[in-house]
Amino acid sequence: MKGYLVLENGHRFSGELIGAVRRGYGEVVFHTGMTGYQEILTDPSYANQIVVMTYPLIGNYGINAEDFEAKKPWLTGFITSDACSKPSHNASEKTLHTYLEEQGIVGLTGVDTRSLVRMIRQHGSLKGYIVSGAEIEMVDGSFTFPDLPRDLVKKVTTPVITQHTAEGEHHVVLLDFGAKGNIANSLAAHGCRVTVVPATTSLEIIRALQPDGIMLSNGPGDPQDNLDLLPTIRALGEEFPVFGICLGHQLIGLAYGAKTHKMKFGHRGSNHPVKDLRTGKVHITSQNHGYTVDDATLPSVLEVTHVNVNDGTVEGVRHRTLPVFSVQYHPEAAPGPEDARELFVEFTTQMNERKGHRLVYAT
Ligand SMILES: NC(=O)CC[C@H](N)C(=O)O
Repeated sequence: MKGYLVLENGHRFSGELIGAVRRGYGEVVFHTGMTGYQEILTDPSYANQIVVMTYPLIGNYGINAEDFEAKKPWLTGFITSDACSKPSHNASEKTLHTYLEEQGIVGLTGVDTRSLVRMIRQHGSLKGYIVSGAEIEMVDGSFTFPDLPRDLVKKVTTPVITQHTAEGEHHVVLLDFGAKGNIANSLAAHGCRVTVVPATTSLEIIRALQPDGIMLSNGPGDPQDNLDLLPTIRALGEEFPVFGICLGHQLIGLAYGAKTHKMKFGHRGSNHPVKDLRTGKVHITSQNHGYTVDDATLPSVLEVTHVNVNDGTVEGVRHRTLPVFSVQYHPEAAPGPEDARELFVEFTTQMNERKGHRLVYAT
């Protein structure tokens, strides 16, 4: 069935509808990864966004049982140049088309994604609809582009406290702002027992869980929608090692007094170079964010540890006196390179040091 992407700047892109037959509305963003579409589809940070894949062939290895980052997708549309309907991979269980249909997500394929992405890069991010040709005729081509819903973290967070891993040397409480599954998996792989808690869990309840460290996850939307969470984050930093990823990083920035701002079109891809200022090493990183911590507003208690090699934006900070650190990119990969996995070791080292200090105090 013929379909369209209708953008708020008046432009339209045509294609073929795939997946669920419904209207999709969201912020149109692009991802430059050649692979990883299953992880992208299920990363809750894409809530309310229509994702355009710049790599032309998507769906060629199908959908498998392993690569989900969350139980369901939160994005509102998926756009490709060529969606492959005959996947070939021994782990493939279904096609991209079937998965989108089952999950109620509309897709549009056969789109001139190169020209669409050039437009987004020029204008900055744009709101848009994916609609069928018939619907365009019905509304006579007139669309309004209302503001997108805010406060998305509260929608995607877990409603209950759950134990992800039962065994482990360090107990990590993971504040779920829309966490990708591979954050908890990576912690478990580094010897951590992980308890996942709702975003708004109180300091008292977190304390009662007796964590050795706190993980602040990735998540959707504008970081400034979560100002109510900042007092808890600040208080946690006084008592535990804290590691923040993506939205978690932005909230650490806000908690200590920095500001965040929306970027023109963000960073979404699997090959973003990030320089560690302490070692001079450059890591190729996985990224998905539209906001950034504003360098010029960083308080003196936070030191910049990582910068983006392409545009100089802040990619990591560290508290000067507390074991609190965070990165804007995704060391848990999924999808993308695993260059930055050592950050999980840094976190477990901090938890070890804290235990060491406790022993000293106890004797
Ligand atoms: N992956 C994330 O955590 C994204 C953070 C935030 N929603 C942004 O777009 O910048």
